[in-house]
Amino acid sequence: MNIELDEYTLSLDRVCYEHNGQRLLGPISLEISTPGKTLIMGPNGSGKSLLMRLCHGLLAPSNGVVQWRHQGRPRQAGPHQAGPRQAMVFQRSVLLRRSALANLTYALAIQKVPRRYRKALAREALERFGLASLAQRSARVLSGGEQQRLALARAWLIRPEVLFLDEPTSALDPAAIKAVEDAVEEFHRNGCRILMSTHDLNQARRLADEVVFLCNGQLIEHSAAERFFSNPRSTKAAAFIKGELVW
Ligand SMILES: Nc1ncnc2c1ncn2[C@@H]1O[C@H](COP(=O)(O)OP(=O)(O)OP(=O)(O)O)[C@@H](O)[C@H]1O
Repeated sequence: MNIELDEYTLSLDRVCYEHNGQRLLGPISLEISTPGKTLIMGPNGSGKSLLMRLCHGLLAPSNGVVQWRHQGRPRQAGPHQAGPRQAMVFQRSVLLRRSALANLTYALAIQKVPRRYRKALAREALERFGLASLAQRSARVLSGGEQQRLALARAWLIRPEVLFLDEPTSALDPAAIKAVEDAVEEFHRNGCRILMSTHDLNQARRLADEVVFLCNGQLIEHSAAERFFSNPRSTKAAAFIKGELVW
């Protein structure tokens, strides 16, 4: 991981997303250049998931441009295009109806990793995320927290330079949340950029280097975390931080 990541900037230029003629997001212009952890925050329905999917290339903007720039030169965004290697973990991850180990060896096969290396790499990833004893268990019967760790182990195999996480802990208990947050830190320590959405203020305080705050599909604030939590620029962000109802 970590190949000149400081020189990559994720750039959104007047990006909008519409569905059936209704604008759900934007226009948003935003540059994310920090090698740290960017937390995307906002109330339910504010557009966090849409923004993440647009940034990862799973959705195409209705208007505007999403691109990675490397040393000032544009590259297309998206998981299968030029630019940093990317992976995404969702609120509820889609796992195959086979063992935890087989979910990982399958992911390696898709990446065309030679068969003889797959099991060792998969076992190493299971070990790293505390799942070694569950290698043969069907992924579909794992607990919610174990499933998320398996999704993170699968993402790890891609050696992503950027990891998107869309509310990865929203259905988890505190111990499972801690395990996911530790895993996020592990990715980051290994040089992986983090873009993660959450509506959990405490989680954002624990993890964020910077915050992107959305409301009603609009970008309200993009600030260093310390500044966002101590001295937000907008009244909506200030209310959100106080735990008031914001929409
Ligand atoms: N595929 C879609 N078709 C129609 N509307 C959509 C679609 N995806 C999202 N929306 C709408 O766009 C708005 C933003 O949704 P989004 O899922 O991005 O919000 P969010 O901030 O991630 O919310 P939450 O915190 O509840 O997950 C919502 O009003 C949602 O209903």
